[in-house]
Amino acid sequence: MSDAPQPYDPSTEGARMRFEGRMSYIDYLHLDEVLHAQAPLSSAHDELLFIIQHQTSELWMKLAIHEIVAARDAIKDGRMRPSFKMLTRVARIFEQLNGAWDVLRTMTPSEYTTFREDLGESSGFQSWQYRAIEFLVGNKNASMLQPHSHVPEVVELLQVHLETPSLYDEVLILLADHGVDIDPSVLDRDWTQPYQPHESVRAAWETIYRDPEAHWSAYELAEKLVDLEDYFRRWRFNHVTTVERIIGSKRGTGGTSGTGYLRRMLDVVLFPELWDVRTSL
Ligand code: HEM
Ligand SMILES: N[C@@H](CC(=O)c1ccccc1NC=O)C(=O)O
Repeated sequence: MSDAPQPYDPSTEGARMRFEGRMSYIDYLHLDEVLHAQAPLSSAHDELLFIIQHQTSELWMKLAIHEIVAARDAIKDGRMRPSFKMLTRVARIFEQLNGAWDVLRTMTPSEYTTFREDLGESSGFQSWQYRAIEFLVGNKNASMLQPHSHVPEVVELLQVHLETPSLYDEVLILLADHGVDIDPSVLDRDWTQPYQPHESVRAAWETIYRDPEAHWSAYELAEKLVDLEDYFRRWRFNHVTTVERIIGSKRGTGGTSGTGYLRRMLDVVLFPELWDVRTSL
């Protein structure tokens, strides 16, 4: 017998070591499905990175949708505090998605071109969860339903998000319910259209930012929204920079101009008056 210390046996402190007939970690998380869902089409070493990067992003997007919808419901019911918690989580999810670009950035153009052709015309442009997030935070665009016309359930789901007031719409309705003077045209509009900035909203935020003590909840909510948009903008910027680094100015597999299209999306402003108000403070 050697005198070397034996590896520690956690069963001595009660760790369960057998799972016949019991729910295990693998069962609860359905890991058999998750870990068998990677099916590279090429023999390229980097395709697994590409697939996992997108699949994990889609999982985080699923959680982001869950949180944004719940935050919007809470705001609709006047439950501000729970909404803060959820909006903070959404910003952290975007931070997580932003960090993930550092992994993908390790893929060079030479590596990507070894399997890019295998992607056909598929593209992140067809991510319905991404489109749902855009609609939830107010970047409405009915044309974006079209790439999903081959999946009626997805069109139906996106149509609901298109027609429902966005997170920002509900925030403005809540402010008005609390006696803040907001123009009625902002509070009852065609929700399928992108939000148009209104002077009454800028003035309302100015009142709030000039005296935070008097309007603490609205002030805190405003900062949560700015945070969310800040992280969302970083995601867009990381995307376009990574894309330029990997494919230069090639057209996208989704058919757009590529970086030209993505750069245009950098101009999207979700909560315009919250940015405008900074100038007048
Ligand atoms: C090699 C890495 C990547 C390249 C070269 C790339 C390239 C592109 C391009 C060129 C577009 C424009 C649409 C098109 O014509 O295809 C696009 C859109 C998009 N990509 Fe990526 N992408 C990459 C990684 C990712 C990752 C990791 C995600 C995360 C899910 C993602 C999500 C999206 C989304 C959601 C859009 C639609 C954006 C919008 O409509 O505003 N992409 N991508
Ligand atoms: N649009 C990319 C392809 C691409 O990135 C992609 C392809 C399939 C699944 C997800 C993708 N990611 C983001 O657009 C390209 O033009 O190379």
